Amino acid sequence: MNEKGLLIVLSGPSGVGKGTVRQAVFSRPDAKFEYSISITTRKPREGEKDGVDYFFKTREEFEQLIKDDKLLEYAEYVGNYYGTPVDYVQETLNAGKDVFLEIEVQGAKQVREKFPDGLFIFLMPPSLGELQNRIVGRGTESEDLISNRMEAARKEIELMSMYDYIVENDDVELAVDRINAIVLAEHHRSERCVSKYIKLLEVK
Ligand SMILES: Nc1nc2c(ncn2[C@@H]2O[C@H](COP(=O)(O)OP(=O)(O)O)[C@@H](O)[C@H]2O)c(=O)[nH]1
Ligand SMILES: Nc1ncnc2c1ncn2[C@@H]1O[C@H](COP(=O)(O)OP(=O)(O)O)[C@@H](O)[C@H]1O
Repeated sequence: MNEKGLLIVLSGPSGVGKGTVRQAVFSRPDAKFEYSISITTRKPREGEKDGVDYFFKTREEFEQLIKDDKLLEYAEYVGNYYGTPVDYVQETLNAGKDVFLEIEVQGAKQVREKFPDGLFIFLMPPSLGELQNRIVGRGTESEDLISNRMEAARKEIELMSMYDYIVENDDVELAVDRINAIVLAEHHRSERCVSKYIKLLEVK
């Protein structure tokens, strides 16, 4: 029988570097996870491709997916919907492959309820000052929005106690090393691994 894969959820406050770290995770030639491409109603940015970066949908299409129970989780973020396709996640886990989600904190909370055995990793900035620098540096927010963002970030950071691991994103490549080490350790801790080695004792 095929063992199920592990559901890995990377989340954290807005601007901490989730997207950057996720891209770095998948740039490693030895990346072993399947990335779940999210569905969104936001407009594609320059260079983004439908079905590669996101599945781009209208609000009507997205709301139909909610009604049809096609989303594992969804959230509204800065005026747009974002959600995870449930069929892809289930099928890939059932095929024994690990699935990697990079989602904001409200969505991660919903996944925790449905997949309590998932591996939940919270990305932390080295400091709130550095988080602010990254939000400002990204250049997508105006002055007064930045203080709103920082207020929202504090609330998002309060949710970190529901995660299994906290990873500091001081340096992108170091954060990727930490995530890979956590996933490896989780696999070695699992029943699947123990039962494999127990079999060695059965050989006389
Ligand atoms: N809940 C949820 N959040 C998502 C999903 N996909 C992406 N996000 C989050 O949505 C936020 C906005 O993403 P995006 O529009 O690509 O802009 P970014 O801020 O440059 O990463 C980020 O925090 C992502 O982690 C999803 O399927 N579900
Ligand atoms: N380890 C890091 N050190 C310095 N800057 C970083 C680091 N990780 C990400 N950044 C920068 O911080 C900003 C926010 O990153 P992004 O990946 O968009 O965050 P999120 O997806 O969490 O909102 C970007 O400008 C990115 O280049």
